[in-house]
Amino acid sequence: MRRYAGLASAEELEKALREIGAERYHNLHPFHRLLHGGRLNRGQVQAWALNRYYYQSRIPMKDAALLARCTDPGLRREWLQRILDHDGAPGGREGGEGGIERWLRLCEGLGLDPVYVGGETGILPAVRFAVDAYRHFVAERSLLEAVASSLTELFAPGIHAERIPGMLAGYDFVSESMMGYFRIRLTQAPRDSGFALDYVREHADSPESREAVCNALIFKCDVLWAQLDALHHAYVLGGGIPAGAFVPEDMTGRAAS
Ligand SMILES: O=C(O)c1cc(C(=O)O)c2c(n1)C(=O)C(=O)c1cc(C(=O)O)[nH]c1-2
Repeated sequence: MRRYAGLASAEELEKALREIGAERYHNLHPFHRLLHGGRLNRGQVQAWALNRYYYQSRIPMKDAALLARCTDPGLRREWLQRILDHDGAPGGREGGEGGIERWLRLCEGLGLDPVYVGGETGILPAVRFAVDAYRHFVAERSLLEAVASSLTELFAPGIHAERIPGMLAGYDFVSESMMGYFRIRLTQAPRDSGFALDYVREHADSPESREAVCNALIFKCDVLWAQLDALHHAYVLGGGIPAGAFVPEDMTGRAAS
């Protein structure tokens, strides 16, 4: 059944998008329930931060892919801010530091070597494939679908607001300064998702294009969910750690055989 075929207005589209988030966003994933509930060990939290680095590192690349195909200077100007948020502004503008540096600070605080994290060698294969699929989607689909695929950010402030107190209360190896990345996203994400939501409400002007917007959001929820499936399988359920992927100190001997 094509559940989102026949959406008749921007209001119906927005309602459908919020329904998709309520059913499919990765706050519902069992790995996140464990992470935010303080029920992982340090090695498992390290594995999450390390793998999530790959997502962080590819976000500005997918945003650059979107910018590169954009003919509207207004949309380019708005979207450029996303790249500065992650890479840091040139010449120390707006504080200079970007999200990628902040993420590496989180990794370092967890006891990981930032050079190892940035080298990307320890990433799970399925995380790599899921994140790369996002970048290709943005580069290849319509501009409307590319913008729509960022709409998971509508639901990100909720997860960050849960993660900050959850991790601070649940882990004695997590400190306030390591949560800097998420605190800043609490204001950046609503700005970005507000713009993207207005954009799709205005530009998806037929039932077919509204359905394409919904499918782009479903695809993106799958990208996020698949990353956590891979982490859960390798580091929680004992499914085996693929050769070459990060092995936490307390899990040596658990590599896939
Ligand atoms: O921690 C999270 O759960 C989470 C989720 C998402 C998301 O929903 O895609 C993003 C972020 N964080 C994030 O920090 C971020 O910068 C970001 C950019 C984007 C995007 O698709 O352009 N999503 C997200």
